[in-house]
Amino acid sequence: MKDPVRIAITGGAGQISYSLIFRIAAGDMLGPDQPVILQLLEIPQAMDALNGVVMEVNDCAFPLVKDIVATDDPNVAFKDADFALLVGARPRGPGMERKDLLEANAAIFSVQGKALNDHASRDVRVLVVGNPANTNALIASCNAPDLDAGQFTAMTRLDHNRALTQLAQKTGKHVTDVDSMIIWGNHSATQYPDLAQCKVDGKAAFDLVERDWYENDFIPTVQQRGAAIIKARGASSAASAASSAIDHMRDWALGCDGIVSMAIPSDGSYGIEEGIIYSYPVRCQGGKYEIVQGFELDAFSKEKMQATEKELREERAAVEHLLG
Ligand SMILES: NC(=O)c1ccc[n+]([C@@H]2O[C@H](COP(=O)([O-])OP(=O)(O)OC[C@H]3O[C@@H](n4cnc5c(N)ncnc54)[C@H](O)[C@@H]3O)[C@@H](O)[C@H]2O)c1
Ligand SMILES: O=C(O)C[C@H](O)C(=O)O
Repeated sequence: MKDPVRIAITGGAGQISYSLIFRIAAGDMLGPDQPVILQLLEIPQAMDALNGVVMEVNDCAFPLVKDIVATDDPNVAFKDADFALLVGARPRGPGMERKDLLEANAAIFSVQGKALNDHASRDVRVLVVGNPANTNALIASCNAPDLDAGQFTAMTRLDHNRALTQLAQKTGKHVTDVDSMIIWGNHSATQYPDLAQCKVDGKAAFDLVERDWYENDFIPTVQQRGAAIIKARGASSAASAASSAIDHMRDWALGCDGIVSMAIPSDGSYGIEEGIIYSYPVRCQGGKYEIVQGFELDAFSKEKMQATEKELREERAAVEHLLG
C-alpha cells in the first residue's frame, strides 16, 4: 500500500461534498490503491452537520480512509494537504448570475489562499469549485505568494462533460466517441463551448451537426445548464459537480488520454491576458497539465473567447482589493 495523501475539502457539510467525500473515500479520485486522510473544513455553525457526515463516512468502513479531520480552522484543514478542493461557498439561487456571488464569497478565498500558503504541502494541487470559481481561484492564488500560480485551478470540467453529452446525444453516439471538446474562458454564461476541433467517432463534429444547432442550441444549452438545473431541482447541481471535480483532480494527478478543459492561469496563450484564470484545452500527463497549442481560431471563436475574457477582467477588477 502507498503512503496516505491528505485531501482537504471545504464546505464539507454542503450538498456537493455529500457526494464528493464519499466518492473520494471510495477511491474514485486517486485510485483503489491510494489511502487518504480527509481534512474537512466547515464554518462553526455547520460543525454539527459536518460531524454527522464524518459519522457516515466512518459507518461506510472505507478501506482507503486512514483518518478524518473535521475542523472550522482553515490552518488545520490545509495542514500538509496534497490536494485541496475548495467547495465551501454560497451557491446562487434562481435569477442570479454566478458573479453575483462575488461579494459574498470572495473573502473566503483570500483567507483560504493564505492558509494554503502557510500550511499546505509545497506541491499542493488546488481546485476551486465555489462560485464564481475562476475569480475565486485567482483570489486564492494571489494570497498564496509562496506557491506557484499554476497550482491553482478552477472547475470547467462540469461544462466540458455537459458539452460531451449534448453532442453525443445530438449525433446518436456515446460520450466516449467524442474527442477534443473545448470549453474556453469563464465558468459562467459567457463561457465558449467550442466544437471546432471536436470529432465524433473520428468525424468532424461540424460535418455532423447544423451550424444553427451549434450556435443557437448547443452553445446556450451548455452556458445555461447550471441555471436549468437550479430551476428543475430548486438547488444547484451537486452530484454532477462532485463527479466533475473528481474527473479534474484524477486527470491532473494521474494523467489522461486526449484533451480536457481546465481553468488555469493564462500564460498569454491564444492572446488571452496573462494571469487571469481562463479555461483552456489541456493535456494531463506525469502529474502536470499543459495547454494544447496551435489551434486555428476563426472570427466567431475569437469574438466568443474575447467576450468571456472581458468578463474575467471585470471580475478581477471588482476584487482588486483582495488580490494581495
Ligand atoms: N464550478 C462548478 O462547476 C460548480 C458546480 C456546482 C456548484 N458550484 C458552486 O459550489 C459551491 C458549493 O455548492 P453547494 O451546492 O455544495 O453549496 P451548499 O450551500 O450546499 O454547501 C456549501 C457549504 O460551504 C460551507 N461554507 C461556507 N463558507 C465556508 C467557509 N468559509 N469555509 C468552509 N466552508 C464554508 C457552508 O456552511 C455549506 O455547508 C457554490 O458556490 C456553488 O455555486 C460550482
Ligand atoms: O450554476 C450554478 O450556479 C452552479 C454551478 O456553477 C453549475 O454550473 O451547475
